[in-house]
Amino acid sequence: MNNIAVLGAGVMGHGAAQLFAQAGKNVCIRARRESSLEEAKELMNNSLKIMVEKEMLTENDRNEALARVTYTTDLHEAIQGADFIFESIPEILEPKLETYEIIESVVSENTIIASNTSTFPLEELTQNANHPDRFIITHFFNPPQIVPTVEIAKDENTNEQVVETTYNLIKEIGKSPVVLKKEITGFIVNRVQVAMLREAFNLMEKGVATAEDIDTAMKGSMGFKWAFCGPMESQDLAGLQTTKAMVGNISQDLSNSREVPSFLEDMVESDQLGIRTNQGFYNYDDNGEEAIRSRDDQFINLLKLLQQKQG
Ligand SMILES: NC(=O)C1=CN([C@@H]2O[C@H](COP(=O)(O)OP(=O)(O)OC[C@H]3O[C@@H](n4cnc5c(N)ncnc54)[C@H](O)[C@@H]3O)[C@@H](O)[C@H]2O)C=CC1
Ligand SMILES: O=C(O)[C@@H](O)C(=O)[C@H](O)[C@@H](O)CO
Repeated sequence: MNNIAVLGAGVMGHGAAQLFAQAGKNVCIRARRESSLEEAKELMNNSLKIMVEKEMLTENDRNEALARVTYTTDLHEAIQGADFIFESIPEILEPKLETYEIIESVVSENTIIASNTSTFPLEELTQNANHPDRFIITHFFNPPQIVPTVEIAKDENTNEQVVETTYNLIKEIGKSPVVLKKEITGFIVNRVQVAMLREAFNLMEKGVATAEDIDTAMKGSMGFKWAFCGPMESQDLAGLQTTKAMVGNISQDLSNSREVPSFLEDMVESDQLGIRTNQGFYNYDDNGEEAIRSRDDQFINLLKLLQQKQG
């Protein structure tokens, strides 16, 4: 697994390309537009600079990682000779299926095709596949070059050798893989995240708290705790009799909405997309460049602490 193709150079694709390159892999990243590739190159360079500043990497590591990445707008060129194809294009099913169809017409049946999808189960992703057994889900978290967890989802068609090879590759690049026992839409983390977001959006709609209030409350509590003590371990430390009372006393009052809240629909419709458009739950004036720098600076400090704990 030395030759990695990364399809999509956006929020996740550029970070994944950087991560694989840092781990010594040859990476070819593809986007449809040169401008996307240029932006990805700058984002990778900025991220690697912070890692050098934080003494996670040497200047030589940074230069060698950048030298391992090639850029193309040609899909065939990107996947030619790839051992492992990491698909990270937008979370829309049709373009993913169209991309897989092209890939399968070019590569050998042994080439692993991994999707970074946030939600789609393999059953949907492989519905037109010639060789569904070589597809797998490797769900990284933003930013992938820093956040440790990678969820690996398979289904009954997935070749066990593909699972083992993928698991070993994810470990080799320094991540913490979690293989789901059963496949389910949204896997583990995004199901828990969406359940949390549903309630957070409910609190905003009820006027109980603003987005900033919620961020402050969560960062200083569960965000603080869960980096070192997960939600289940936290219950053991709290006392499960209290957990039982909390769940029993609150559950019936939680939102049971099955819809995207209208305010979120309106924000997306009016191009309030977050850092990409300088407006989301917060306002920006630099397309989030400072927010990303601050995030990476703090996340790398946390990563160092976690790595010290792991020894
Ligand atoms: N943004 C996030 O925080 C996370 C996203 N993901 C998943 O990763 C995947 C990519 O998400 P992002 O990086 O956020 O998307 P993005 O929109 O930032 O980047 C998508 C990239 O794909 C390219 N692209 C768009 N349409 C294409 C097509 N039809 N064919 C080929 N390339 C195309 C774009 O030019 C861009 O380079 C999605 O499946 C998403 O659910 C997973 C974890 C976190
Ligand atoms: O935070 C993340 O990286 C993950 O929860 C995701 O997969 C989501 O796409 C997220 O980025 C959007 O909430």
